[in-house]
Amino acid sequence: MDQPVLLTGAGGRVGQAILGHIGDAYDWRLLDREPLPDEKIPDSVDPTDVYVADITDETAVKNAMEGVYAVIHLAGDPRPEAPWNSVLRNNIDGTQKMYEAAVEAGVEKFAFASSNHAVGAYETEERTPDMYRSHHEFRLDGTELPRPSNLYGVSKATGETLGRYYHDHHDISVVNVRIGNLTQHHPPKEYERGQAMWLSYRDCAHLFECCVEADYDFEIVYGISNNDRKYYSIDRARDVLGYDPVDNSAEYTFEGEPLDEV
Ligand SMILES: NC(=O)C1=CN([C@@H]2O[C@H](COP(=O)(O)OP(=O)(O)OC[C@H]3O[C@@H](n4cnc5c(N)ncnc54)[C@H](O)[C@@H]3O)[C@@H](O)[C@H]2O)C=CC1
Ligand SMILES: O=C1O[C@H](COP(=O)(O)O)[C@@H](O)[C@H](O)[C@H]1O
Repeated sequence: MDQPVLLTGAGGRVGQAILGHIGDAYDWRLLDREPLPDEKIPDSVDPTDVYVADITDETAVKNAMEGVYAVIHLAGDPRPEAPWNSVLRNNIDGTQKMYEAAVEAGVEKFAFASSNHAVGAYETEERTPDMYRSHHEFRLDGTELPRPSNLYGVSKATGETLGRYYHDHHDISVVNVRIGNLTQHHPPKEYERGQAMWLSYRDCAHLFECCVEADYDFEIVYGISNNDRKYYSIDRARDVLGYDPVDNSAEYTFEGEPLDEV
């Protein structure tokens, strides 16, 4: 594809996981409110395609969106304990401004970084910790209603609903990726929940590449690796997006050592 892909929150963990693996795959346009040091920018990206801007700045977002084919929208406050004023501004208002600019610019696809915390309240006292274990059959598959864990989760569920609105009224293709727990090199250590929703860096990059390449209308998918322990189904991501993850937290000890090296 000739048109750029806009990546917001490019300097963060998810952004760097993506750029670290598929940094040469697209004509990237990168946006972050923090200046990006050189080591965070792939060599192929021209400095004029790097925008230091806040996603709540309508003019800046409009400029960055010009001629863009697809958006991977990661920028926001990622803290589960984030206060309302921050998620309202960064996650809800910022996402609405991103969508408004995207439809005005005629963007075709919009991938939104949603979260496990949009549905964290399904992890009830009765179900946990059993549901985090590989023998357990409980699965969320994206058809369930949101049940947020916290106000951050409320902001992510709201971002998903903004996508529903902009898809239905402006025909932009939307995929909400409920990301699990992204860690580099090994799954979260000594943390059953985290190991059940581990997303490795390379699977993360592959999943968002699928979001740029696949054809879809409106989707909610889970973003986890192919873990034996799981309470999220990745069937929808496989079927609609062609997601084919390679990592599995079962290939590591509970303490995070690769089993083939123990
Ligand atoms: N890391 C994880 O395991 C998970 C992440 N997510 C979501 O993925 C997205 C990225 O998360 P991380 O990379 O972990 O966070 P991060 O904090 O490492 O990166 C976020 C980036 O967005 C930028 N940013 C924040 N607010 C902004 C604004 N108003 N305007 C412009 N830039 C802004 C920050 O400067 C930062 O570089 C977030 O939306 C988060 O909610 C969801 C589930 C799990
Ligand atoms: O949405 C997010 O989820 C992950 C995992 O949540 P946790 O409660 O198990 O830590 C979190 O690490 C990340 O910061 C957040 O954005």
